[in-house]
Amino acid sequence: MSVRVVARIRPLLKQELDKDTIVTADPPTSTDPKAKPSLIRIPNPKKESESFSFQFSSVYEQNSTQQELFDTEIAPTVKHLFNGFDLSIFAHGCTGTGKTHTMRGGKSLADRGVIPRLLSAIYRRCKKVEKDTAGETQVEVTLEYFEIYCDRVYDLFEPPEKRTASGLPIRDNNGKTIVVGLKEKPCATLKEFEQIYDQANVNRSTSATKLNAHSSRSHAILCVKVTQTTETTIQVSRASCIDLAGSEDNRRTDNNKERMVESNAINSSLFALANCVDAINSKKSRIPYRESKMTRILSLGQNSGLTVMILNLAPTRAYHLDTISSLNFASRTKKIETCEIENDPMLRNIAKPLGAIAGSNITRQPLRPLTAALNTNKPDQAQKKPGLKPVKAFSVYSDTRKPAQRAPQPSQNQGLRRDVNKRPADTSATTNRPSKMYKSADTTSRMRNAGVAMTKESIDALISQRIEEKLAEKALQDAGTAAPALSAELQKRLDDLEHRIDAKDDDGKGQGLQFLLMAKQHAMRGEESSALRMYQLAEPFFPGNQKLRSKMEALEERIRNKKDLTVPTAASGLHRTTEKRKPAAAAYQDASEDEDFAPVAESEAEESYASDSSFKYRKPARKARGGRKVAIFRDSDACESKAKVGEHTPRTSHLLRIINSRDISQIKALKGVGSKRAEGIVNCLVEMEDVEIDDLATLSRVKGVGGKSVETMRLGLDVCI
Ligand SMILES: Nc1ncnc2c1ncn2[C@@H]1O[C@H](COP(=O)(O)OP(=O)(O)OP(=O)(O)O)[C@@H](O)[C@H]1O
Repeated sequence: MSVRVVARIRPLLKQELDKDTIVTADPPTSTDPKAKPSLIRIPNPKKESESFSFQFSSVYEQNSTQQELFDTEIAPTVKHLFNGFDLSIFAHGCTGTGKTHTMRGGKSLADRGVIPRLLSAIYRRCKKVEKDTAGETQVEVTLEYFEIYCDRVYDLFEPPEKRTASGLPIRDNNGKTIVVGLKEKPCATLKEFEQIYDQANVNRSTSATKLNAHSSRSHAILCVKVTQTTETTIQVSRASCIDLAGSEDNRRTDNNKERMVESNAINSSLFALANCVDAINSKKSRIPYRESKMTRILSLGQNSGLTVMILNLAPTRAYHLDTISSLNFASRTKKIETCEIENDPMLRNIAKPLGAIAGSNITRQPLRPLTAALNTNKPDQAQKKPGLKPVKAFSVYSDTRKPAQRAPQPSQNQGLRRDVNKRPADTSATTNRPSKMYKSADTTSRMRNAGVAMTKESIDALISQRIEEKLAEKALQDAGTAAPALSAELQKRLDDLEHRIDAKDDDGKGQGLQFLLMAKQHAMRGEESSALRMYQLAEPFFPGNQKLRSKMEALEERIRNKKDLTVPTAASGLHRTTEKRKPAAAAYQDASEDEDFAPVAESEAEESYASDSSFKYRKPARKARGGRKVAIFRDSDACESKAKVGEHTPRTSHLLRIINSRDISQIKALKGVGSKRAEGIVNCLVEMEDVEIDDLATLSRVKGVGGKSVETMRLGLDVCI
């Protein structure tokens, strides 16, 4: 089975005319009075006498009520949420079609949308669970609410004044995307929810457009975390409610410049979403969800649980082409297959007999059958063969608390949520895995991965690493609450480093840089102890890095000095090494780096914030292929002596200049280099970061380039250059 897609046609608005209605639902074929239509018809815009039809799980017509939609589509999922399954509910459609009305709704009881009704159902069920278990199971509900506006993530629980220009960072954590720094609000009653939710919605970006007086300019994502705690277990599941911004045909909107910028961001993120859906449907190995923050956060291709998409449609001709495009998108989405995995309960006792986990008494948990069957599907067996990824759908991940990398999850469990551990309920794998007797959320997943081979030491190491990560995270969060504004220059540098981290996340090497980023953020806020802690966490990633060491020493000394209260804050000599090498940077290093947020001159940029780029990962040096000699080059002698670009022949210099430009269009124009190869070369150069290719020998060792091709490239260049 696939994602459940239902369509909802909104009623005509005051200014719309009856005769303009072109979207209709065919009556249901079943004689059951409760049966819903499932076929939508819309005329072919090119030939009115023809019509297109689109089949969905259900179609809600103009007169359908909020209650009807909720009772039929969402209410049945609530029990699955309490059984440990995650739930994602999307509203999709072009602007002004009723997404916000469907998700949020109006103030009156009858008008309440999916979200307040869902929360109401959740609280009712909480009471029932607590009553049925005679208080043995306690249920806690917490909320996270954020928006993605112009490709930036903002916490809706924070007032707009507290936003930073670049928004909250997002991180890839072992294949899933998390938002760092989100507030998680406990919310015990429906009344409390209404207050919090209404307040947060004031913070959402909305504006009047020609097509909608209250148009949402952002994608809003509400995550409801339900935690059920018994004396021995904790089970966490999440409901994610997503009110996407609507696509806009800017020929009709008359948007001003500001609205156009928003509109472009909305349209391009929705385009990215459509591309992801296409890629999933055509079973491509690469799903382009990195094309926008929205698709990254929705983590296409990583879902497990139940997914319901509500396609909102306007009935009138004014939306004709937009409606057809929405219908096409929804039809493709409904083909996405999801696998249904419930979140395992976690057992509460964690610390005691760790040895038992690693010991010989590890037993496999009995497999439990899948229970929910509303709209999800297990991938077929072929998809579980090694090398073939299961087809997956949507999910939302947002987490303030677990940015750290985890060991990879096996097979289906890849990309599972951060705070719960899921297991492939129907897997037939026979490997032992630790009993769930003693575990916490993360340590357990690592232990599982390590299987029986883990020793007590390695488990202890994992736990202490996890504690450190937690401390790091906590420190980051604490810092975030009282963060003073950063200068644009510094913010830009932070962003740059974030991008570098993102780029490195893919190969799992971004963690060290993440710690450096956090350290810098702390340092810039004057939180020296936290900064030091972050540097200490970063240190193992940059073994023997002198610069890092001296930064840490300087910080240690500052902290000591502050404690002693004997030495003035701008203690001289803290950065003696730096002073010697780069006197211009000294003032910033000493007095400003951690205390002030003054912009730093261009020449100093490297030394201050961006100086972290000097910390290079120790990659194994690329080996020359088979010790190949480069005698083939005319200026090989110069190569051997590492001559700089300017010291080569003009032809060689020109070639090296082109290569070092990292410009694909220039590189692919070289003789013997096609687009693919050029891309490969540039990728390799990007991996090498700032390293310049300054001789032909080095160039010949670049991936995808050999001695012969270097010569071909070189000779292919115009000699009169
Ligand atoms: N089912 C419905 N019943 C009554 N009114 C509706 C319904 N659906 C939408 N509307 C009305 O249509 C208008 C547009 O709806 P809404 O703001 O929810 O659209 P939207 O899809 O969220 O738009 P955008 O993407 O621009 O935010 C609102 O005035 C809303 O009250």
